[in-house]
Amino acid sequence: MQLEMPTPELQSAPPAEADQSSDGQLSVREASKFFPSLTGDGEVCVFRDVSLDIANGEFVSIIGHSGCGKSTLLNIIAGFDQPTSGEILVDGKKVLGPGLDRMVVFQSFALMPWMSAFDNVRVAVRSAFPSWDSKQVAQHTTRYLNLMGLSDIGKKMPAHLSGGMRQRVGLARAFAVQPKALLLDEPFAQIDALTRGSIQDELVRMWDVAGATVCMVTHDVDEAILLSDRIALMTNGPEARIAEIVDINIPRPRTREQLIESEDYMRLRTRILRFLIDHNRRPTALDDTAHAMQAYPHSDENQPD
Ligand SMILES: Nc1ncnc2c1ncn2[C@@H]1O[C@H](COP(=O)(O)OP(=O)(O)OP(=O)(O)O)[C@@H](O)[C@H]1O
Repeated sequence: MQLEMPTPELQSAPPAEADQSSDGQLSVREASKFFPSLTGDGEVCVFRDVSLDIANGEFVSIIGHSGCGKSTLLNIIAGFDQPTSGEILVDGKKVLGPGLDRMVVFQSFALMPWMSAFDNVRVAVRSAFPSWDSKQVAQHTTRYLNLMGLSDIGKKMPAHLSGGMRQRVGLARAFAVQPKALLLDEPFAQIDALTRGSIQDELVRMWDVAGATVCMVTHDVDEAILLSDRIALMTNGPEARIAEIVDINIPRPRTREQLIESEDYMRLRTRILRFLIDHNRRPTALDDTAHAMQAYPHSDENQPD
């Protein structure tokens, strides 16, 4: 979904080419992940032979039931963890660890609480562009805070910001580094529904300017359809896999108002919800128990003993 009109901040922004990421082809090649089993005997395969290619500038979401390994996969793409087998490539180069070419935005915001909003972004910009002087760093930081509608709150500490504002700072920080790939782990899960809509709009506007490849994990089917070019559907773990990749061929810019009138939207929504219902099941020893019971409150009704 995109805004029909550019904001004043965008109109006064420097030329877009200054912001374009050079490349950003992301490839997950036959990745499998095993963890030690909770019972201590052997290992459990969370997902097996997952392959996913995301083109430069593409927005791909991953949807699947709780515990299928979405965050684990995102962490592996980020380089925080390693696959047990298989590999991750960015522009054909194997990922060996975290890097500023892949910025992660977490649902828990992950801001440094002792720094102002401005400094949270500035520190990241300074790391990404070490040859810039402090004036350039400050200008770039201000520009990205403005793009997220944060021109007035730079001096505030994270504790004094709402969840929505904190996540705006998180997104400004991630985009300001101009990563090749932006990895979003349920970025709107802790934000109320009304605020979520406006931050999604800002995310799309920023994505238009920055041109980064995006991989987002979400549980929200509507959000995924609104934002994505394609949606990867994961089966349940253990041994989860990507069962289908759904093309979202709804023209951009998209608005929520248009989507709810669109037959394509209803068809895609039904298809994805049908997949999730068909793959619902009772929690297994793989799941974090409390989280799983929340996600599958009626699992006894859905599965035979
Ligand atoms: N470091 C770890 N050691 C052992 N098991 C782990 C570890 N990290 C994750 N797991 C397990 O791997 C499985 C997948 O977890 P993951 O968080 O990736 O799932 P998810 O699909 O993102 O779930 P959710 O949607 O609830 O966030 C879970 O059963 C989890 O308990």
